[in-house]
Amino acid sequence: MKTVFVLNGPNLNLLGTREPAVYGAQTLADVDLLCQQACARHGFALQFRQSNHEGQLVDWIHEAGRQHAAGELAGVVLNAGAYTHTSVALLDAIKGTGVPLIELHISNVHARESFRHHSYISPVARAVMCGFGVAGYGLAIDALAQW
Ligand SMILES: O=C1C[C@@](O)(C(=O)O)C[C@@H](O)[C@@H]1O
Repeated sequence: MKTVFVLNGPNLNLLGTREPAVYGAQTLADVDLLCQQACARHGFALQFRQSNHEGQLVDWIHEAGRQHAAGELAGVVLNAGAYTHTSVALLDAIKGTGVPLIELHISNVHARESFRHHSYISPVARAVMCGFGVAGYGLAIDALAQW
């Protein structure tokens, strides 16, 4: 059974109360459940995690990379939050491990402030999705099942 890593970056622990007009009313626990259901549809195991710390996200990408090397990884779905727009370290981790990765954003970042339009992740992501709300997580896992 292959594993999907769903990694969530800073402030995503506040989903449900954080800017609900932008991110919706569902909590991170709701997103975890949605991902469990999507993984169950495809026979994937799930590692669903959140951290406010950039280095922790780097360590988790390395962990996913070791699973990838062992042929045990279906892919990574990464919502790096604000680190998307700042983190060379995440870019290097994704590039260095070669993990197949979908960059995900709940909101349509391109319809928001210009500083959200640039992503350090996009050039090393296999695919990018934004603006589907939390439903995007399920859609991303469905896409991994076709890779
Ligand atoms: O924290 C977030 C969440 C986000 O990644 C999204 O899911 O829409 C978009 C980012 O610009 C923002 O910093």
